Amino acid sequence: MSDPRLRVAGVSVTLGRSAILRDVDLAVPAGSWVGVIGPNGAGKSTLLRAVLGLVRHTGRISLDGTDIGALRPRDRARRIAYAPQTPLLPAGMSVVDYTLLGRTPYQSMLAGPRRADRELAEGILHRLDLTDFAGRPLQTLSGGERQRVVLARALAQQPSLLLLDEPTASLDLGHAQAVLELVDRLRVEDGITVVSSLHDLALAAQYPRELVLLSGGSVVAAGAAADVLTPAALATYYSAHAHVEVGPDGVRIHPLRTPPPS
Ligand SMILES: Nc1ncnc2c1ncn2[C@@H]1O[C@H](COP(=O)(O)OP(=O)(O)OP(=O)(O)O)[C@@H](O)[C@H]1O
Repeated sequence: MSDPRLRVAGVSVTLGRSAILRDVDLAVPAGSWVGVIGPNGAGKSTLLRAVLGLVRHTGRISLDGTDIGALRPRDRARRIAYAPQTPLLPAGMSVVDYTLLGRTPYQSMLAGPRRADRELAEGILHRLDLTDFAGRPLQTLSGGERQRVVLARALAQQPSLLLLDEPTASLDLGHAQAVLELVDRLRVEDGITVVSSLHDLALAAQYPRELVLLSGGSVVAAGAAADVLTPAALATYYSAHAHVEVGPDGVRIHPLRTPPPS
C-alpha cells in the first residue's frame, strides 16, 4: 500500500515541563481533508506546528514516506503551506505583495515574481473575494480580511499539503463557508491534502472527510463526523450540551441551554 500524504506516528511534544501532545497517530491520505478538533488547549495548533517542524517532537512525521526532517527547507516550503491562527503580518506590505510571498520557494534568490506568479496571485485573490483589497496595506484590513489574505499566501504556494489553523476564526458565516468551499474545491481540483483545526463543530461536521478529536494532547476519537461528534463526546471533552442529528445530508449540531435551576 502506498504511503499516506501525511503520517504522524507516536508523536509527543513537551513544552517547558508540560506534555502537550502524547503519542499522537494520524494518517492523512493524499487528497483528503482531516479536521483536528478539541477544546481550547487540547494541542491542535501544536500538532500543526509539529508537522511544520516548528516545535521539537519525538516520534515520526513523514510526508509521502519521507521524514519531514529530511526534506530540504525549499522543498518543504513548496510542499507544505501553513496558515497560522495569529500570523505576524509585515506592516506596510500590500495584500498582493504579501500573497506573492507564497511564490518565494519557486523563485531564484534574486529574481522577483514573474508574470505567471502575479497572474496566479491575482486569481487567488479573486477566488477569495479580495481583488478590491490588492493594493491595501495589510495593517488596514479587518480581522476577517487578514485571515483570508493569510490563506491567499498559503494557496499561492500551490502546496501538496495545506495546514490551516482555525481558518474561519474571524470570519462571518458567509465568508467562512466561502473559504471552506474554496479549500474543498482546491482539494478536489488540485489534489491538495488538507489538515485544519476547527473550533466551529457545525462546520467541522460538514467539510473534512474525517475528524480527529484531541483532548489533553491525546487522540480520544477519530473517524467520520457521525462517529466522533456524539453527544457523549461533546459532554465529556467539551463539557457542552448539544443535540446531534445525523441525517442523509450529514451531521447537525444544535447547542442546548442547560435548564436554569428551578
Ligand atoms: N511554549 C509553551 N510552553 C508551555 N506550554 C505551552 C507552550 N505553548 C503552548 N503551550 C500550552 O500547550 C497547550 C496546547 O496549546 P495549543 O495552542 O496547541 O492548543 P489548541 O488546541 O490549539 O488551543 P486553542 O483551541 O485554544 O487554540 C495549551 O495548554 C498551551 O497553554
